[in-house]
Amino acid sequence: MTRQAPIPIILLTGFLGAGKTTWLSRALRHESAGRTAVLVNEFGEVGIDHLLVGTIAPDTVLLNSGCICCQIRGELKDAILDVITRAKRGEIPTFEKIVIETTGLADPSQILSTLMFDPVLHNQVSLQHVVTVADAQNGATIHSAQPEWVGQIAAASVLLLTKADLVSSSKLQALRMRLALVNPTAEQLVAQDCPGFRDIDGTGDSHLPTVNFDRSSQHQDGTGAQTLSLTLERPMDWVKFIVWLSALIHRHGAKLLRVKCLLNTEETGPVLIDGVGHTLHHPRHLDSEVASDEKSRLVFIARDLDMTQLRLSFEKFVGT
Ligand SMILES: Nc1nc2c(ncn2[C@@H]2O[C@H](COP(=O)(O)OP(=O)(O)OP(=O)(O)O)[C@@H](O)[C@H]2O)c(=O)[nH]1
Repeated sequence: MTRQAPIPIILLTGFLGAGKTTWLSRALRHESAGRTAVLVNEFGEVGIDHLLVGTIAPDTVLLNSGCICCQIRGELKDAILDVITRAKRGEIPTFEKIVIETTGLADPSQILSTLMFDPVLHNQVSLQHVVTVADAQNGATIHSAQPEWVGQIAAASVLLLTKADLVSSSKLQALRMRLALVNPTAEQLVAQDCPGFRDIDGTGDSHLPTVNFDRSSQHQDGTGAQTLSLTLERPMDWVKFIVWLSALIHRHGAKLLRVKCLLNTEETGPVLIDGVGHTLHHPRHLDSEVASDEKSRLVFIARDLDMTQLRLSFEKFVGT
């Protein structure tokens, strides 16, 4: 029997009322929607979003009240396995991807760790994108004051800016810059220009940093989130780096919101390291054409962590 390829998952997150359901409903109607299974997680006893989405995707599954990032992670796993099994049995139409819409208060890093490290799920699904919806009207003000916002922005491979129609271009630009400070690696797209999943897929290799980093820069966000970006001119020592990173995650994983590094190593060539919180994706070896120069680019996003100390420790252990 041939082994089936893992089903791609898109995790759709973003703060309360940012526009997740509105965009998802539109994307499901778009010609590029394909066959998509949708799992919706909402706070409160009465689910509403799944009804909105459910008119387009009739097999939408509403996860029980409670947040998938903390209370019902087991249920998320069961729901994913259940839709896969039902499709195999012919009880529901087959599908080619799964979208999980989180609550507006979810911590994506917890969900990612379930998706990636559960031994059963690991073989069945593969995370394709974390799409975080950022509200242009409230993002830089009300939402960014909430601790959940930073974790959601930091986890994104794609940032989808909603409500651009409600703000001036200067306000939109201010949000873009704010988002780039918190997560310089995510691609930013304006939701109204991105009607479907194809626009998300079309973000090229989402795993690659999309900005040019300064040689070394540190940014402090108003929420306490800080970003450290480093560029190293020469190939790095892979073993030293991995030992250092493992120690960092072990010691400070709870404060580390995001790690994204495109490393050029002497031993292995270009390698991508991508992590959210304690969850580190498997290192991915890249075609050397993807990273044609010898530079390594590293981005760390953290909260309540002394980034100067982090840089010093990196320099001391791994090298400058
Ligand atoms: N003008 C405008 N309104 C939008 C846009 N996106 C969403 N909205 C409105 O914002 C409100 C909240 O949108 P939802 O899609 O329900 O937001 P959500 O993130 O799913 O909300 P929760 O599930 O409660 O966290 C709705 O009234 C939408 O019509 C947009 O791009 N422009």
